[in-house]
Amino acid sequence: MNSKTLLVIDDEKKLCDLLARILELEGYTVHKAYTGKEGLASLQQHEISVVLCDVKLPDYSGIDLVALIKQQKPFVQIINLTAYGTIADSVKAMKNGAYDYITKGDDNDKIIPLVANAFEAAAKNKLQQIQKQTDSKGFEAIIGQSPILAEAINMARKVAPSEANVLLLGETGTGKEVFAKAIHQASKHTENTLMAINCSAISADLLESELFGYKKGAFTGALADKKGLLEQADGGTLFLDEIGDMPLHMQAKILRVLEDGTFIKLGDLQTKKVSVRVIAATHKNLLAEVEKGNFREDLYYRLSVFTLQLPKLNDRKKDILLLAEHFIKLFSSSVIQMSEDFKDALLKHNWKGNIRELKNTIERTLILNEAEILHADLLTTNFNSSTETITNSLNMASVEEIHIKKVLQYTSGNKTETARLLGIGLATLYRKMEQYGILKY
Ligand SMILES: Nc1ncnc2c1ncn2[C@@H]1O[C@H](COP(=O)(O)OP(=O)(O)OP(=O)(O)O)[C@@H](O)[C@H]1O
Repeated sequence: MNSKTLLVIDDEKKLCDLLARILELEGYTVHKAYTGKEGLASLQQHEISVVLCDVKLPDYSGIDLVALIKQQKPFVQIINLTAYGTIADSVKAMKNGAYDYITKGDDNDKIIPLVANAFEAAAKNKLQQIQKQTDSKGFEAIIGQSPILAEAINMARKVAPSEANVLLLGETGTGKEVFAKAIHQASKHTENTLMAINCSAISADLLESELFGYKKGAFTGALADKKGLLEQADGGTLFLDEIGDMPLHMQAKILRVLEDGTFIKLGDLQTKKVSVRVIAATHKNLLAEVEKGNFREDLYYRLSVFTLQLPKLNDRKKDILLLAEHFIKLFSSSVIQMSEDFKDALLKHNWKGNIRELKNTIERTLILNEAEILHADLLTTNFNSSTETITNSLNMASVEEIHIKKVLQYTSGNKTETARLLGIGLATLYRKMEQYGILKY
Protein backbone atom coordinates (compact mmCIF):
# COMPACT_ATOMS: atom_id res chain seq x y z
CA MET A 1 0.00 0.00 0.00
CA ASN A 2 2.97 2.12 0.67
CA SER A 3 4.33 2.10 -2.83
CA LYS A 4 2.55 4.54 -5.09
CA THR A 5 3.85 3.17 -8.33
CA LEU A 6 2.14 3.62 -11.66
CA LEU A 7 2.79 2.92 -15.30
CA VAL A 8 2.12 5.22 -18.25
CA ILE A 9 1.81 3.51 -21.64
CA ASP A 10 1.69 5.86 -24.61
CA ASP A 11 3.51 5.81 -27.95
CA GLU A 12 3.42 9.62 -28.14
CA LYS A 13 6.72 9.97 -26.40
CA LYS A 14 6.33 13.64 -25.51
CA LEU A 15 2.92 13.15 -23.93
CA CYS A 16 4.07 10.06 -22.09
CA ASP A 17 7.06 11.95 -20.65
CA LEU A 18 4.93 14.93 -19.70
CA LEU A 19 2.35 12.82 -17.90
CA ALA A 20 5.09 10.96 -16.10
CA ARG A 21 6.66 14.26 -14.99
CA ILE A 22 3.34 15.64 -13.69
CA LEU A 23 2.70 12.48 -11.70
CA GLU A 24 6.25 12.36 -10.36
CA LEU A 25 5.76 15.87 -9.03
CA GLU A 26 2.75 14.52 -7.14
CA GLY A 27 5.05 12.04 -5.42
CA TYR A 28 4.33 8.96 -7.52
CA THR A 29 6.95 6.57 -8.81
CA VAL A 30 6.32 6.38 -12.55
CA HIS A 31 7.41 3.80 -15.10
CA LYS A 32 7.02 4.55 -18.79
CA ALA A 33 6.36 2.33 -21.77
CA TYR A 34 5.95 3.36 -25.41
CA THR A 35 4.37 0.11 -26.62
CA GLY A 36 1.89 -2.42 -25.21
CA LYS A 37 4.59 -5.08 -25.12
CA GLU A 38 6.91 -2.87 -23.09
CA GLY A 39 4.00 -2.06 -20.78
CA LEU A 40 3.19 -5.72 -20.12
CA ALA A 41 6.86 -6.42 -19.40
CA SER A 42 7.02 -3.49 -16.99
CA LEU A 43 3.97 -4.83 -15.14
CA GLN A 44 5.80 -8.10 -14.54
CA GLN A 45 8.93 -6.34 -13.28
CA HIS A 46 7.46 -3.75 -10.92
CA GLU A 47 4.81 -3.58 -8.21
CA ILE A 48 2.39 -1.41 -10.16
CA SER A 49 -1.09 -0.51 -8.91
CA VAL A 50 -2.36 1.92 -11.54
CA VAL A 51 -1.85 2.09 -15.31
CA LEU A 52 -2.56 5.05 -17.57
CA CYS A 53 -2.89 3.57 -21.02
CA ASP A 54 -3.42 5.11 -24.46
CA VAL A 55 -6.10 3.33 -26.50
CA LYS A 56 -4.15 3.47 -29.76
CA LEU A 57 -0.76 1.81 -29.45
CA PRO A 58 1.37 0.57 -32.36
CA ASP A 59 1.22 -3.07 -31.31
CA TYR A 60 -1.95 -3.33 -29.19
CA SER A 61 -5.34 -1.78 -28.79
CA GLY A 62 -5.28 -0.16 -25.34
CA ILE A 63 -8.77 -1.54 -24.83
CA ASP A 64 -7.70 -5.13 -25.36
CA LEU A 65 -4.78 -4.41 -23.09
CA VAL A 66 -7.23 -3.61 -20.28
CA ALA A 67 -8.68 -7.13 -20.42
CA LEU A 68 -5.20 -8.65 -20.63
CA ILE A 69 -3.87 -6.72 -17.62
CA LYS A 70 -7.00 -7.45 -15.58
CA GLN A 71 -6.55 -11.15 -16.30
CA GLN A 72 -2.97 -11.13 -15.06
CA LYS A 73 -3.33 -8.62 -12.20
CA PRO A 74 -6.97 -8.24 -11.20
CA PHE A 75 -6.39 -5.56 -8.56
CA VAL A 76 -4.50 -3.19 -10.95
CA GLN A 77 -6.63 -0.20 -12.00
CA ILE A 78 -6.39 1.05 -15.56
CA ILE A 79 -7.31 4.51 -16.80
CA ASN A 80 -7.55 4.72 -20.59
CA LEU A 81 -6.42 7.80 -22.48
CA THR A 82 -8.76 8.31 -25.41
CA ALA A 83 -8.74 10.73 -28.29
CA TYR A 84 -11.43 13.40 -28.41
CA GLY A 85 -14.85 12.13 -29.39
CA THR A 86 -14.19 8.39 -29.29
CA ILE A 87 -16.98 7.51 -26.93
CA ALA A 88 -17.35 3.99 -28.32
CA ASP A 89 -13.76 3.26 -27.28
CA SER A 90 -14.41 4.53 -23.78
CA VAL A 91 -17.52 2.41 -23.35
CA LYS A 92 -15.67 -0.69 -24.50
CA ALA A 93 -12.76 0.11 -22.18
CA MET A 94 -15.09 0.31 -19.19
CA LYS A 95 -16.75 -2.97 -20.22
CA ASN A 96 -13.34 -4.61 -20.27
CA GLY A 97 -12.79 -3.52 -16.69
CA ALA A 98 -11.06 -0.13 -17.00
CA TYR A 99 -11.32 2.05 -13.90
CA ASP A 100 -12.12 5.13 -15.98
CA TYR A 101 -11.05 7.02 -19.09
CA ILE A 102 -9.73 10.46 -19.80
CA THR A 103 -9.95 12.44 -23.03
CA LYS A 104 -6.44 13.44 -24.01
CA GLY A 105 -5.66 17.11 -23.55
CA ASP A 106 -9.15 17.83 -22.34
CA ASP A 107 -9.15 16.49 -18.85
CA ASN A 108 -5.79 17.54 -17.45
CA ASP A 109 -7.14 18.73 -14.13
CA LYS A 110 -9.05 15.50 -13.68
CA ILE A 111 -5.98 13.29 -13.89
CA ILE A 112 -4.54 13.80 -10.41
CA PRO A 113 -7.74 13.15 -8.40
CA LEU A 114 -8.64 10.26 -10.70
CA VAL A 115 -5.24 8.65 -10.23
CA ALA A 116 -5.54 9.09 -6.45
CA ASN A 117 -8.96 7.40 -6.48
CA ALA A 118 -7.65 4.61 -8.70
CA PHE A 119 -4.87 3.91 -6.16
CA GLU A 120 -7.46 3.75 -3.41
CA ALA A 121 -9.54 1.29 -5.44
CA ALA A 122 -6.44 -0.82 -6.19
CA ALA A 123 -5.50 -0.99 -2.49
CA LYS A 124 -9.05 -1.99 -1.57
CA ASN A 125 -9.16 -4.66 -4.27
CA LYS A 126 -5.87 -6.08 -3.13
CA LEU A 127 -7.00 -6.28 0.49
CA GLN A 128 -10.28 -7.94 -0.53
CA GLN A 129 -8.36 -10.47 -2.57
CA ILE A 130 -6.01 -11.21 0.33
CA GLN A 131 -9.01 -11.47 2.67
CA LYS A 132 -10.61 -14.05 0.35
CA GLN A 133 -7.41 -16.07 0.20
CA THR A 134 -7.07 -15.83 3.98
CA ASP A 135 -10.65 -16.94 4.57
CA SER A 136 -10.17 -20.02 2.42
CA LYS A 137 -6.98 -20.93 4.29
CA GLY A 138 -8.92 -21.70 7.47
CA PHE A 139 -6.71 -22.50 10.45
CA GLU A 140 -3.57 -21.88 8.37
CA ALA A 141 -4.49 -18.18 8.36
CA ILE A 142 -4.34 -17.92 12.14
CA ILE A 143 -0.95 -16.43 12.95
CA GLY A 144 0.69 -17.21 16.29
CA GLN A 145 2.88 -19.80 17.96
CA SER A 146 2.30 -19.22 21.68
CA PRO A 147 1.16 -22.34 23.56
CA ILE A 148 -2.05 -20.65 24.73
CA LEU A 149 -3.09 -19.96 21.10
CA ALA A 150 -1.92 -23.39 19.93
CA GLU A 151 -4.22 -24.93 22.53
CA ALA A 152 -7.19 -22.87 21.29
CA ILE A 153 -6.45 -23.88 17.68
CA ASN A 154 -6.11 -27.51 18.71
CA MET A 155 -9.52 -27.47 20.43
CA ALA A 156 -11.14 -25.67 17.51
CA ARG A 157 -9.72 -28.19 15.03
CA LYS A 158 -11.24 -30.99 17.11
CA VAL A 159 -14.71 -29.50 17.29
CA ALA A 160 -14.80 -28.26 13.67
CA PRO A 161 -15.85 -31.53 11.96
CA SER A 162 -18.58 -32.21 14.54
CA GLU A 163 -22.07 -30.72 14.40
CA ALA A 164 -21.69 -29.08 17.83
CA ASN A 165 -22.51 -25.42 18.29
CA VAL A 166 -19.54 -23.40 19.48
CA LEU A 167 -19.32 -20.41 21.80
CA LEU A 168 -16.25 -18.25 21.26
CA LEU A 169 -15.28 -16.04 24.18
CA GLY A 170 -12.69 -13.32 24.13
CA GLU A 171 -12.09 -9.61 24.25
CA THR A 172 -12.71 -7.47 21.21
CA GLY A 173 -10.18 -8.03 18.43
CA THR A 174 -8.90 -11.39 19.69
CA GLY A 175 -9.84 -13.16 16.47
CA LYS A 176 -13.27 -14.63 17.24
CA GLU A 177 -14.48 -14.10 13.68
CA VAL A 178 -11.25 -15.53 12.28
CA PHE A 179 -11.81 -18.65 14.39
CA ALA A 180 -15.45 -18.91 13.32
CA LYS A 181 -14.39 -18.84 9.65
CA ALA A 182 -11.67 -21.42 10.25
CA ILE A 183 -14.10 -23.76 12.05
CA HIS A 184 -16.54 -23.43 9.15
CA GLN A 185 -13.75 -24.10 6.64
CA ALA A 186 -12.77 -27.28 8.49
CA SER A 187 -16.38 -28.45 8.94
CA LYS A 188 -18.31 -30.93 6.85
CA HIS A 189 -20.38 -28.10 5.42
CA THR A 190 -17.69 -26.02 3.88
CA GLU A 191 -19.34 -26.14 0.45
CA ASN A 192 -22.31 -24.34 2.02
CA THR A 193 -22.34 -20.76 3.15
CA LEU A 194 -21.15 -19.13 6.33
CA MET A 195 -23.39 -16.19 7.09
CA ALA A 196 -22.35 -13.72 9.78
CA ILE A 197 -24.15 -11.00 11.67
CA ASN A 198 -23.12 -8.70 14.48
CA CYS A 199 -25.98 -8.56 16.98
CA SER A 200 -24.77 -5.35 18.61
CA ALA A 201 -24.26 -3.36 15.42
CA ILE A 202 -27.86 -3.05 14.25
CA SER A 203 -31.24 -2.27 15.78
CA ALA A 204 -33.42 -5.07 17.20
CA ASP A 205 -35.97 -4.73 14.36
CA LEU A 206 -33.39 -4.91 11.64
CA LEU A 207 -31.64 -7.80 13.37
CA GLU A 208 -34.89 -9.74 13.36
CA SER A 209 -35.66 -9.14 9.70
CA GLU A 210 -32.06 -9.83 8.69
CA LEU A 211 -31.97 -13.13 10.57
CA PHE A 212 -35.41 -14.52 9.86
CA GLY A 213 -36.36 -12.71 6.67
CA TYR A 214 -39.87 -11.45 5.93
CA LYS A 215 -42.91 -11.90 3.72
CA LYS A 216 -44.02 -9.22 1.32
CA GLY A 217 -46.18 -6.70 3.20
CA ALA A 218 -44.91 -7.73 6.67
CA PHE A 219 -44.17 -4.06 7.35
CA THR A 220 -44.06 -0.80 5.40
CA GLY A 221 -41.24 -1.13 2.93
CA ALA A 222 -41.39 -4.93 2.71
CA LEU A 223 -42.07 -4.84 -1.02
CA ALA A 224 -41.10 -8.44 -1.73
CA ASP A 225 -40.36 -11.64 0.18
CA LYS A 226 -36.85 -11.68 1.60
CA LYS A 227 -34.77 -14.63 2.70
CA GLY A 228 -33.12 -14.18 6.07
CA LEU A 229 -29.59 -15.19 6.98
CA LEU A 230 -30.85 -18.40 8.55
CA GLU A 231 -32.27 -19.59 5.25
CA GLN A 232 -29.20 -18.43 3.38
CA ALA A 233 -27.01 -20.38 5.80
CA ASP A 234 -29.14 -23.53 5.47
CA GLY A 235 -26.80 -26.50 5.35
CA GLY A 236 -23.93 -24.29 6.47
CA THR A 237 -22.96 -22.12 9.43
CA LEU A 238 -24.46 -19.04 11.06
CA PHE A 239 -22.03 -16.85 12.98
CA LEU A 240 -23.76 -14.74 15.62
CA ASP A 241 -21.21 -12.18 16.76
CA GLU A 242 -21.78 -10.31 20.02
CA ILE A 243 -24.65 -12.61 20.98
CA GLY A 244 -24.52 -11.11 24.49
CA ASP A 245 -26.20 -8.03 23.00
CA MET A 246 -29.11 -9.90 21.43
CA PRO A 247 -32.50 -8.69 22.73
CA LEU A 248 -34.36 -11.19 24.95
CA HIS A 249 -37.29 -11.75 22.56
CA MET A 250 -34.83 -12.69 19.81
CA GLN A 251 -32.98 -15.02 22.17
CA ALA A 252 -36.21 -17.03 22.48
CA LYS A 253 -36.42 -17.35 18.71
CA ILE A 254 -32.80 -18.40 18.35
CA LEU A 255 -33.28 -20.95 21.11
CA ARG A 256 -36.02 -22.52 19.02
CA VAL A 257 -33.73 -22.68 16.01
CA LEU A 258 -31.13 -24.45 18.15
CA GLU A 259 -33.69 -26.86 19.55
CA ASP A 260 -35.47 -28.03 16.41
CA GLY A 261 -34.27 -25.85 13.53
CA THR A 262 -37.60 -24.07 13.16
CA PHE A 263 -38.46 -20.39 12.87
CA ILE A 264 -41.13 -18.12 11.42
CA LYS A 265 -40.44 -15.35 8.95
CA LEU A 266 -41.77 -11.90 9.81
CA GLY A 267 -45.33 -11.63 8.50
CA ASP A 268 -45.57 -15.37 7.82
CA LEU A 269 -47.92 -17.90 9.40
CA GLN A 270 -45.96 -20.99 8.47
CA THR A 271 -43.00 -22.47 10.25
CA LYS A 272 -39.83 -23.04 8.29
CA LYS A 273 -37.10 -25.54 9.06
CA VAL A 274 -33.39 -25.23 8.49
CA SER A 275 -30.30 -27.19 9.34
CA VAL A 276 -27.72 -24.70 10.54
CA ARG A 277 -24.73 -24.96 12.77
CA VAL A 278 -24.46 -21.95 15.05
CA ILE A 279 -21.18 -20.42 16.15
CA ALA A 280 -21.74 -17.59 18.60
CA ALA A 281 -19.26 -15.13 20.05
CA THR A 282 -19.19 -12.53 22.76
CA HIS A 283 -16.76 -10.36 24.69
CA LYS A 284 -19.20 -10.36 27.65
CA ASN A 285 -19.31 -12.67 30.64
CA LEU A 286 -22.50 -14.48 29.64
CA LEU A 287 -23.02 -16.16 33.01
CA ALA A 288 -22.96 -12.76 34.69
CA GLU A 289 -25.50 -11.59 32.07
CA VAL A 290 -27.66 -14.61 32.92
CA GLU A 291 -27.55 -13.63 36.58
CA LYS A 292 -28.52 -10.06 35.74
CA GLY A 293 -31.48 -11.35 33.73
CA ASN A 294 -30.13 -10.07 30.42
CA PHE A 295 -29.45 -13.47 28.89
CA ARG A 296 -31.61 -16.60 28.88
CA GLU A 297 -30.12 -19.39 30.94
CA ASP A 298 -31.49 -22.13 28.64
CA LEU A 299 -29.91 -20.45 25.60
CA TYR A 300 -26.63 -20.08 27.48
CA TYR A 301 -26.51 -23.83 28.16
CA ARG A 302 -27.42 -24.66 24.55
CA LEU A 303 -24.68 -22.45 23.24
CA SER A 304 -21.96 -23.27 25.70
CA VAL A 305 -21.74 -27.00 25.02
CA PHE A 306 -18.38 -26.29 23.48
CA THR A 307 -16.76 -23.09 24.73
CA LEU A 308 -13.51 -21.74 23.44
CA GLN A 309 -11.70 -18.92 25.24
CA LEU A 310 -9.46 -16.87 22.93
CA PRO A 311 -6.40 -15.36 24.59
CA LYS A 312 -5.73 -11.64 24.90
CA LEU A 313 -2.80 -10.38 22.88
CA ASN A 314 -1.17 -9.18 26.12
CA ASP A 315 -1.18 -12.80 27.28
CA ARG A 316 0.67 -13.98 24.21
CA LYS A 317 3.41 -11.42 23.84
CA LYS A 318 5.42 -13.97 21.91
CA ASP A 319 3.08 -13.55 18.95
CA ILE A 320 3.16 -9.75 18.77
CA LEU A 321 6.22 -9.52 16.50
CA LEU A 322 5.06 -12.40 14.36
CA LEU A 323 1.72 -10.68 13.81
CA ALA A 324 3.40 -7.31 13.22
CA GLU A 325 5.60 -8.85 10.51
CA HIS A 326 2.52 -10.45 8.94
CA PHE A 327 0.64 -7.13 8.85
CA ILE A 328 3.65 -5.26 7.45
CA LYS A 329 3.75 -7.73 4.55
CA LEU A 330 0.00 -7.39 4.15
CA PHE A 331 -0.01 -3.61 3.93
CA SER A 332 3.21 -2.94 2.09
CA SER A 333 4.57 -4.21 -1.16
CA SER A 334 8.11 -3.05 -0.38
CA VAL A 335 10.48 -4.68 2.10
CA ILE A 336 10.12 -2.95 5.45
CA GLN A 337 12.00 -3.85 8.58
CA MET A 338 11.34 -3.26 12.25
CA SER A 339 14.14 -1.73 14.33
CA GLU A 340 14.84 -3.06 17.83
CA ASP A 341 13.30 0.03 19.46
CA PHE A 342 10.16 -0.39 17.34
CA LYS A 343 9.86 -4.04 18.39
CA ASP A 344 10.44 -3.01 22.01
CA ALA A 345 7.65 -0.44 21.84
CA LEU A 346 5.27 -3.02 20.37
CA LEU A 347 6.13 -5.49 23.12
CA LYS A 348 5.67 -2.91 25.89
CA HIS A 349 2.36 -1.52 24.67
CA ASN A 350 -0.86 -2.47 26.43
CA TRP A 351 -2.93 -3.94 23.58
CA LYS A 352 -6.44 -3.32 24.87
CA GLY A 353 -7.84 -3.65 21.33
CA ASN A 354 -5.85 -6.86 20.82
CA ILE A 355 -4.98 -8.00 17.28
CA ARG A 356 -7.30 -5.49 15.64
CA GLU A 357 -5.47 -2.64 17.41
CA LEU A 358 -2.10 -4.07 16.34
CA LYS A 359 -3.31 -4.43 12.75
CA ASN A 360 -4.66 -0.85 12.68
CA THR A 361 -1.50 0.50 14.29
CA ILE A 362 0.70 -1.10 11.65
CA GLU A 363 -1.59 0.03 8.83
CA ARG A 364 -1.54 3.65 10.03
CA THR A 365 2.20 3.64 10.63
CA LEU A 366 2.80 2.49 7.07
CA ILE A 367 0.33 4.95 5.58
CA LEU A 368 1.81 7.93 7.34
CA ASN A 369 5.47 7.06 6.86
CA GLU A 370 7.62 6.13 3.94
CA ALA A 371 10.48 4.71 6.05
CA GLU A 372 12.08 1.41 5.10
CA ILE A 373 13.08 0.78 8.70
CA LEU A 374 10.42 1.41 11.28
CA HIS A 375 11.51 3.15 14.49
CA ALA A 376 9.62 3.59 17.75
CA ASP A 377 9.06 7.32 17.23
CA LEU A 378 6.79 6.51 14.27
CA LEU A 379 4.55 4.55 16.56
CA THR A 380 3.87 7.01 19.33
CA THR A 381 1.10 8.95 17.64
CA ASN A 382 -0.32 5.83 16.06
CA PHE A 383 -1.20 3.76 19.08
CA ASN A 384 -4.97 3.57 19.38
CA SER A 385 -5.38 4.15 23.07
CA SER A 386 -3.51 6.37 25.47
CA THR A 387 0.15 5.61 25.66
CA GLU A 388 2.67 7.07 28.04
CA THR A 389 5.01 7.86 25.19
CA ILE A 390 2.75 10.32 23.40
CA THR A 391 4.38 13.67 22.84
CA ASN A 392 3.56 16.57 25.16
CA SER A 393 5.21 19.27 23.14
CA LEU A 394 2.10 19.84 21.03
CA ASN A 395 -1.32 20.03 22.54
CA MET A 396 -3.62 17.10 21.77
CA ALA A 397 -6.02 19.09 19.64
CA SER A 398 -3.34 20.16 17.18
CA VAL A 399 -1.89 16.66 17.02
CA GLU A 400 -5.40 15.43 16.23
CA GLU A 401 -5.95 18.09 13.61
CA ILE A 402 -2.65 17.29 11.86
CA HIS A 403 -3.40 13.60 12.02
CA ILE A 404 -6.88 13.96 10.53
CA LYS A 405 -5.50 16.12 7.71
CA LYS A 406 -2.79 13.59 6.93
CA VAL A 407 -5.25 10.74 6.70
CA LEU A 408 -7.67 12.83 4.62
CA GLN A 409 -4.81 13.58 2.29
CA TYR A 410 -3.95 9.90 2.04
CA THR A 411 -7.52 8.91 1.23
CA SER A 412 -7.87 11.84 -1.20
CA GLY A 413 -10.69 13.18 0.91
CA ASN A 414 -12.67 9.94 1.15
CA LYS A 415 -14.47 10.50 4.47
CA THR A 416 -15.74 6.96 4.94
CA GLU A 417 -12.27 5.50 4.45
CA THR A 418 -10.73 8.23 6.64
CA ALA A 419 -13.17 7.50 9.47
CA ARG A 420 -12.42 3.78 9.15
CA LEU A 421 -8.68 4.31 9.31
CA LEU A 422 -9.00 6.71 12.25
CA GLY A 423 -11.23 4.23 14.06
CA ILE A 424 -14.03 6.78 14.56
CA GLY A 425 -17.56 7.12 13.22
CA LEU A 426 -18.34 9.21 10.15
CA ALA A 427 -20.41 11.68 12.16
CA THR A 428 -17.50 12.16 14.59
CA LEU A 429 -15.17 12.83 11.67
CA TYR A 430 -17.46 15.52 10.28
CA ARG A 431 -17.79 17.09 13.73
CA LYS A 432 -14.03 17.18 14.17
CA MET A 433 -13.48 18.61 10.68
CA GLU A 434 -15.88 21.39 11.52
CA GLN A 435 -14.24 21.93 14.91
CA TYR A 436 -10.79 22.30 13.30
CA GLY A 437 -12.08 24.25 10.32
CA ILE A 438 -10.88 21.62 7.85
CA LEU A 439 -12.84 22.80 4.86
CA LYS A 440 -10.70 21.78 1.93
CA TYR A 441 -11.85 18.17 1.72
N1 LIG B 1 -4.38 -14.97 14.64
C1 LIG B 1 -4.59 -14.03 13.71
N2 LIG B 1 -3.77 -13.94 12.67
C2 LIG B 1 -3.93 -12.94 11.76
N3 LIG B 1 -4.87 -12.00 11.82
C3 LIG B 1 -5.72 -12.05 12.83
C4 LIG B 1 -5.64 -13.09 13.83
N4 LIG B 1 -6.62 -12.88 14.73
C5 LIG B 1 -7.27 -11.79 14.32
N5 LIG B 1 -6.75 -11.29 13.18
C6 LIG B 1 -7.19 -10.06 12.49
O1 LIG B 1 -7.51 -9.11 13.52
C7 LIG B 1 -8.73 -8.43 13.25
C8 LIG B 1 -9.73 -8.68 14.37
O2 LIG B 1 -10.11 -10.06 14.35
P1 LIG B 1 -11.64 -10.52 14.54
O3 LIG B 1 -12.56 -9.60 13.82
O4 LIG B 1 -11.69 -11.95 14.23
O5 LIG B 1 -11.78 -10.25 16.09
P2 LIG B 1 -13.08 -10.39 17.00
O6 LIG B 1 -12.63 -11.03 18.26
O7 LIG B 1 -14.16 -11.09 16.22
O8 LIG B 1 -13.42 -8.88 17.26
P3 LIG B 1 -14.85 -8.24 17.73
O9 LIG B 1 -15.19 -8.90 19.01
O10 LIG B 1 -14.51 -6.79 17.90
O11 LIG B 1 -15.80 -8.52 16.61
C9 LIG B 1 -9.19 -8.95 11.91
O12 LIG B 1 -8.79 -8.01 10.93
C10 LIG B 1 -8.47 -10.26 11.71
O13 LIG B 1 -8.22 -10.51 10.36
